[in-house]
Amino acid sequence: MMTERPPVAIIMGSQSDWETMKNAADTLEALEITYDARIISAHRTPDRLMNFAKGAKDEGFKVIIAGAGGAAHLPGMAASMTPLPVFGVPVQSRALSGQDSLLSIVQMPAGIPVGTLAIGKAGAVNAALLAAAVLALGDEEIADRLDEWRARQSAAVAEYPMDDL
Ligand SMILES: Nc1c(C(=O)O)ncn1[C@@H]1O[C@H](COP(=O)(O)O)[C@@H](O)[C@H]1O
Repeated sequence: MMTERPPVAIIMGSQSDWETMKNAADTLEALEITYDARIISAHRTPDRLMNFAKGAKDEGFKVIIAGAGGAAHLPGMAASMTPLPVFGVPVQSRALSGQDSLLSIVQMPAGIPVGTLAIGKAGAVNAALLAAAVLALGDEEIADRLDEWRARQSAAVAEYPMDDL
């Protein structure tokens, strides 16, 4: 029996990014969307990046989520070598609180887009939700699960504030 390839690749520049990027993984799991998570660095493992990005579409991936911190070249370099949509997550850096990560991911030259999310956990969660939204265009089951996820989120928000929690 052929097992289906995961549609989402989560790539990150370093093991140290996993704490942030795990939030994307957890969100995909909540939506029953499979993924592959890999450490790939444009700086430290350029050959690994080239092999991955050039082969990602043929491997069966549909969307790439790329997280990196500091001089975050990974999302843009990945996007330059694949036609797949790439969502970039700026990981919070120690020296500059992720401002460096954000600016180096968001300011792509016209022609090679990276959909850039917020710094840190919120960005990782939202990258997964955006990936799900892309997949949902061609998959009604994912679309239904995404609707349910949002309905659960709305239901979990109390309408009135409480004094003591
Ligand atoms: N920005 C990049 C890239 C890249 O863009 O290819 N490769 C590693 N890094 C980043 O360096 C930071 C520090 O990495 P270490 O914790 O390994 O020193 C990480 O946030 C990683 O994403």
